Amino acid sequence: MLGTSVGLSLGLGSSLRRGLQITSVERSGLSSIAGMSCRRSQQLPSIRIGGTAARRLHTPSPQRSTPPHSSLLVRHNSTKPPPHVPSTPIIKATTTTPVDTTSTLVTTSEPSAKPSIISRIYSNLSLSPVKENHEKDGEHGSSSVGKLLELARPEKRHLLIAVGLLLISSSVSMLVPLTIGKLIDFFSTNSSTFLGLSFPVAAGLLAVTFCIGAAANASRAIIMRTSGQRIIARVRNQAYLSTLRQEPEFADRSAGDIVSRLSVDTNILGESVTSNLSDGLRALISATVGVAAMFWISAKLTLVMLCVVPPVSLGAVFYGRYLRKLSNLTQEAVGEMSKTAEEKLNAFKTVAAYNSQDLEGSLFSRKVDEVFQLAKKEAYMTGIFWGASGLTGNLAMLCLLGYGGHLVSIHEITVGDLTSLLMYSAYVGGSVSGLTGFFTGLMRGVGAGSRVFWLLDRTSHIPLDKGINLPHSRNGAIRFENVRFRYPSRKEVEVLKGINMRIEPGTSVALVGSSGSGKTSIQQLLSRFYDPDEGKVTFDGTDIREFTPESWRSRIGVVFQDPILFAGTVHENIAYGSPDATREDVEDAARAANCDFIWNLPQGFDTLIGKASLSGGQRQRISIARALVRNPSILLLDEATSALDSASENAVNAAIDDIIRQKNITVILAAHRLSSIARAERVVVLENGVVSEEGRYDVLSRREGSRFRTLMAAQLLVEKSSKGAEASQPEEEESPESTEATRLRLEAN
Ligand SMILES: Nc1ncnc2c1ncn2[C@@H]1O[C@H](COP(=O)(O)OP(=O)(O)OP(=O)(O)O)[C@@H](O)[C@H]1O
Repeated sequence: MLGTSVGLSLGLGSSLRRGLQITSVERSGLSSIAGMSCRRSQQLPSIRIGGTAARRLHTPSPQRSTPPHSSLLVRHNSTKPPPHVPSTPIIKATTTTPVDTTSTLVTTSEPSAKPSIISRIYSNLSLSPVKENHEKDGEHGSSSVGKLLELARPEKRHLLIAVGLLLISSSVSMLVPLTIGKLIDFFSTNSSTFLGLSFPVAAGLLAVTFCIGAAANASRAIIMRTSGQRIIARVRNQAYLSTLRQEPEFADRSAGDIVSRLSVDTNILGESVTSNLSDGLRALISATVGVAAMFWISAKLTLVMLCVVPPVSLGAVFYGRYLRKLSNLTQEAVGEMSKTAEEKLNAFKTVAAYNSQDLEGSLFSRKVDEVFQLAKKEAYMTGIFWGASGLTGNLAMLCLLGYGGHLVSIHEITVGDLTSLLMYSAYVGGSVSGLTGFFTGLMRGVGAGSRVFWLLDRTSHIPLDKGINLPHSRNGAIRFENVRFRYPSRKEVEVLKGINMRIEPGTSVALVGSSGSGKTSIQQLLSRFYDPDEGKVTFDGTDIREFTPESWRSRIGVVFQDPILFAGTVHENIAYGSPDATREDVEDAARAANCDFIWNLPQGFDTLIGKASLSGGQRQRISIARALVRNPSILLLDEATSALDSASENAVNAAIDDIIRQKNITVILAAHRLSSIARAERVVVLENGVVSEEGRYDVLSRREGSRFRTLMAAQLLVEKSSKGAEASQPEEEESPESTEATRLRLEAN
């Protein structure tokens, strides 16, 4: 399904066809992943639902007890009819959750019981972390060579065996020229012995030796290739993990480029440290043994041959350097190309609706052309280099034949010796070009490696495991103290210019303001997707930067304006980020979020859903259930009802009402709609990056000349006109037609 899930693997040649595919569903949901602190799970299929339900004790709230019928509504068979009381409040007080005795205040200076993923990455890869912030690739080529070789270290045992096998197969190969020379002399001189043995015995021994050589060669190739693939797999996994641990802004900015690094560059890197290394070693052994054998046969002729080696080697050095530069540029261009395609394929419907296929085709074609131009340069350089080195080799061979023929005519060497010499020189020539290939391959690997290592080594601006763990039992007020903030990608605009506010635990606040006033930005700071430039956000008196983002985010439920659902079942989507949630927990959360429609789905909670297989209202409520199932202390709702029709809006609002009424969760909602704003106990009006007004809804809306009144008057007009348009539309929610529409959508998905 192109429009909904695009696995990108763009680039050049077979390496790209073998490229890693990451679905756009996963990538586009990176903020969701960060919000759910779910990096370790990475993908839904790997999420395990199980564990003890006891950990999330849903003890009735002291403020409000669960209605007597609610326990009867817990359905283990999700295909049964829905409960009759959709808005039954079941969210339990966080204060009743027992203290997690394992959650103690642990500073990072103390040894952590659980090694961080990054430290495991490094120990696994035998790589030590390098300096932060290498924003430019290719600037640390020399350190990359070392790392490139270090990459092969975990495969040391396999590689040593492969080198042993390589020695055997190369020795056997190097026997061939000598044997052929001796054979020629044997037949031309009518000698009775061959290599000091009778001919049949010698031939038999040679045949066995060649068989051993062939077996060694085959085994070497297999070992090298599998080791290479293991290295590629390891690097890909670690680079992806490292990406998931970055701040969301990083992935938002460079998703296409990251995919290219994970697919193309890792492939080049793996090839470079295994196949390339093995070919290089073989070339080195062949060249050394070949030259030694040539000296043994005729030192004079060998010296003639060796005159060719220095110019070719010099050319190879320059060519290799140029190739590394070119390789970096090519990979960057491939990254740009992937980024362009990814963005447009993820917005496929927009492209189709605006008939922009031709425009997008030409934009992509421009990017493809940039890659092609670089590839063309590489092709020219490679052609010229190989042509020149081939010509040099052939001319050297001609000299060898001329001078060698002369030595045969004066009986200084035999015809067999000349044949052996010619063959050895061909071997040595091949080995020298093999060494050149090794060098250029290594340079290409260094180029690709620097891009992959950059990803591996990049330290997140908001490291997930830095800080103290926030115990689940701790609760308190949220305070913004003179918070100033600019987005890193747009430093010139100060979005928040000194926000001050206090939100008591268990209360609800509506953030109100015109579009672009900073409502979402405040929520992003609360989620720690960004940190303030000045001032601080505190929770229970502690700057939230002091908590590990993981433990802090585990206390927050986030509902985004455009909720992302992942490919998987309804249960998996609700339990996303809460791997210990039982079916009962999930059903309770679904009930609290007014998700009655789930019980009408073909397989209930086990129905497979995707990014677009449910209506906006249904997706939004699943998203609320996802936030609730983790039993949050703080619920962030970012315009949760802005894109919904009035029926869906009512259903979502009813769910929000229940949550607010229970006073267990601090609710912070960014809202435009009056119906949503009126639900909150307190309204905070944002204007020009500061809080201009705050107070209760009824007080602010009655106050003559208040900014809130002006804002709301404008909003009322918008809502009236949209209601007028909506009145002509049939209601979708929970009607039999709506259920049918959902069923059809699911089938189409
Ligand atoms: N990722 C970003 N990078 C750069 N600037 C951003 C980014 N996100 C938002 N902005 C800018 O920050 C300002 C505040 O945006 P924000 O999304 O917080 O406003 P909002 O009040 O939530 O708006 P709306 O009601 O339209 O959702 C806007 O000027 C916006 O252009």
